[in-house]
Amino acid sequence: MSQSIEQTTANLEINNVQNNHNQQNLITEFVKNIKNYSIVLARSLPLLWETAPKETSIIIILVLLRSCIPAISIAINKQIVDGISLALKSPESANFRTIISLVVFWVTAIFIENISTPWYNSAFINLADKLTANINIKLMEKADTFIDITNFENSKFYDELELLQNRASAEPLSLLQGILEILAILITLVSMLILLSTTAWWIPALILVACLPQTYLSFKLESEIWNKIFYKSPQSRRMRYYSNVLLTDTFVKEVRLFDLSAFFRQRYVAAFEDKYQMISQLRGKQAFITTILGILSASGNAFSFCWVVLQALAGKLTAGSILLLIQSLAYIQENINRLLQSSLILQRSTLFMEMFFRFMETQPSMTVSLPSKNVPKPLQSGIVFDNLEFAYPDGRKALSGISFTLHPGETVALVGENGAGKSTLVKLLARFYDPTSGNIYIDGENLKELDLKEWRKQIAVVFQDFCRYALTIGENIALGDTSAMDDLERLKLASEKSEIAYKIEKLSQGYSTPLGKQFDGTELSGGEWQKLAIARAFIREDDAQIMILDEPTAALDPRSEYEIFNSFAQLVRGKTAILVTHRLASVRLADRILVLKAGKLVEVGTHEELLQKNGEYATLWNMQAEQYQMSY
Ligand SMILES: Nc1ncnc2c1ncn2[C@@H]1O[C@H](COP(=O)(O)OP(=O)(O)OP(=O)(O)O)[C@@H](O)[C@H]1O
Repeated sequence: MSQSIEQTTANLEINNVQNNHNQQNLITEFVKNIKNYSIVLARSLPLLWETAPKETSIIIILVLLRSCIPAISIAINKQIVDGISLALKSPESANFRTIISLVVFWVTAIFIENISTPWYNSAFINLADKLTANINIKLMEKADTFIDITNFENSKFYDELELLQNRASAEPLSLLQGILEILAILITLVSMLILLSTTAWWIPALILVACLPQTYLSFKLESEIWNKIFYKSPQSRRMRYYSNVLLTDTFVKEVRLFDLSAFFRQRYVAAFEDKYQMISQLRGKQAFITTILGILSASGNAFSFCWVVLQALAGKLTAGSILLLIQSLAYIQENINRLLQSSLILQRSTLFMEMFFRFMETQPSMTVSLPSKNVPKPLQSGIVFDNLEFAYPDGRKALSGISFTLHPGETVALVGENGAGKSTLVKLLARFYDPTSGNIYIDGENLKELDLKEWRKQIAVVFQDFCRYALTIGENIALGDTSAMDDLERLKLASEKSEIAYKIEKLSQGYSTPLGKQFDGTELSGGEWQKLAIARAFIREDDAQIMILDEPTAALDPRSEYEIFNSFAQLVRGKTAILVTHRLASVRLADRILVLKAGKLVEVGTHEELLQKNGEYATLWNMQAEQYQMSY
C-alpha cells in the first residue's frame, strides 16, 4: 500500500513536471511564433515600400487617419450628449457654440471617412497589383541564379516554386489587407484605450487580454492546416497533378483517345477525400477551441457591460459617458472580431511570405568559382572528359568511367541504345550538372572554373526536348542570339540552313508570323518546329565554337534529315561538333563514333573501324540495315 502511495506521489510529480514542461513548451512556442511572424512582417513592410512608395504612403496616412475616426466621433458624441443634457436641464448655462462646433467636427470626420474611401481603395489595388508583379519579378530573377538544373528536378523545390508562382497574385493582397486591417484595429483599440483612460481604461485592456488566447490558438491551428494540408501534403500535390492532366493541352490527345477523364477525376476525388478528412478533423478542433475561448472573450465584454449598467444605475455616469462606454464596448467587440478574422488572413499570407523569403535565400546547388577564368577561344588542345562518373540527384547512375578527348574541329557522333547516357553527357558538357567524380577540361582548364555564361555562349545545342515559344517565327529563331532579333538577313540564313525558309516565305506575315495556340498564333508541324529549333542553334554559329545536335531529326522526313545533315556538315566545318542520333546512316559524316552502353563508353572509332570490330556498333548497324534494307 505504502509503495502505491509512493508511486502515486511519484506519478503526480512526473505529471507536474510534465505539465510545467508543456506550459514552458507552449510559451516557448508562442514566443518563437510571434518572433517568427514579426521577422517576416518586418521584412515584408520594406518590400511594400520598395514596390510603390507613393501608394504605401497614401495608404499609411489614410489608415492612421481613418482608424482614429471612431474614437474621435465617440468622444464628440459624448460631448454633444452631455452638452444637450445640460442645455435641457439649465438652458441659461448651455453653450450652443460648443455644441455647433462639435457637430461640425462630427460631420467633418464622417466626410473625411467617406471622401478618403475611393482614394484608399484605388491606392490599395494599385499597390496590390504592383506587389504581385514585384514578387513575380523577384522569383524570376532568383530562378535565374540557379545556374544548374538540379533544383528544378527536386520535387520539393519545384513544388514550392510552383506554389509561390500560383499564389503570388492572391497572397500579397491578403498580406496587405491583413497588415492594414490589424494596424487599423490596433489604432482604433489604442485610441479607445486613451478615450476610456479617464473613465474605465481597463475595459479595452480586459477585452483584448480575454481574446488573445482565442486569437493565438486559431492562428496556430490555421497554420497547421495551411502548412501541412493546403501546401505540403502529398494529396494536394496529387490533386494539382490530376487536375493539370485534364485541364492542360499537354495531355489532351491521350486523355480523349484513351477516355481517361473519369479515371483522373476519380483519382482527384480520392485524393481530395483523403485530404478533406484531415482538414475536417482540424477544422472541428479549431471550431471547438475557438468556441471555448470565444466564451472567455465574450465574458470580458459582458462583465464590462454589466459594470457600465451598474455604474449608470448608481448615478455615477453622465448620459454622455454612458453613451461613450456603450459605443466603445460595441466598437471594441467589433474590432476584436475583426482582429481574429484579419489575423487568420495575415497568418496565411505570412506563411506565404515566409516561403517566399526562404526561396529567395536558397543557395544554388552549383556555384561558379570566383574569379572565373576566361573561356579559351579558339580551342587549341580540345575538350578532355576525364574519368567521368555521374549519378542524377535521385541516385540513378547514368555515366561511369567516361574518358575521351574531343579534338578542336572534330565531329563526333554519340550512339547507343535508349538510356545509354548520350544526353546526360551533353548536359554535363553544358554544365547543367557537375560530374559526381572526374572532370571536364577545356584546353586544360577545368570547366568548373570557367565563366559559365561565356561558356554557354560557346555552345549551340539543339536539345531532344527543344522548346516551342509562343512568339513570332523570327523571335523563335533569334532567341539563339538575341542580337539577331531585327536582323532579317541572319534570320533568313539560319532558316535556309535548317530547311525551314521555304515554309516561312509562304506565310503572309513571314518572320513576323505569331506561333503557338496560347495567343492565337499559327501552329506548325512537329518537324517544322524542330527545324526552327535547329535554326535557333544555327544562328549562333558565329560565336559558338561547339555545335551539338541531340537527336535533332526525330520528327523530320528523310529528305529534310538528309539536307539538314548536309547543312550541319558544312556548318560545323572547322568547329567542334557532337551529333547524337539513332539514325546510324547519318553518323558516317562524323570523324569518330563513340558508342555508349549502359553509361559506359564501349567503343570508339570510324564507321569502317567499328564495323570491322563487329561489336556493339556493328550489331546496332546491322539491325537498322535489316530494318531499312539498307545497302552499304
Ligand atoms: N533528370 C533525370 N533524373 C534522373 N534520371 C535521369 C534523368 N534523365 C535521365 N535519367 C536517367 O539516366 C539514364 C541516361 O539517360 P539519357 O537521357 O542520358 O539517355 P540517352 O542515351 O540520351 O537515351 P535516349 O536515346 O533515349 O535519348 C537513363 O537511365 C535515364 O533514366
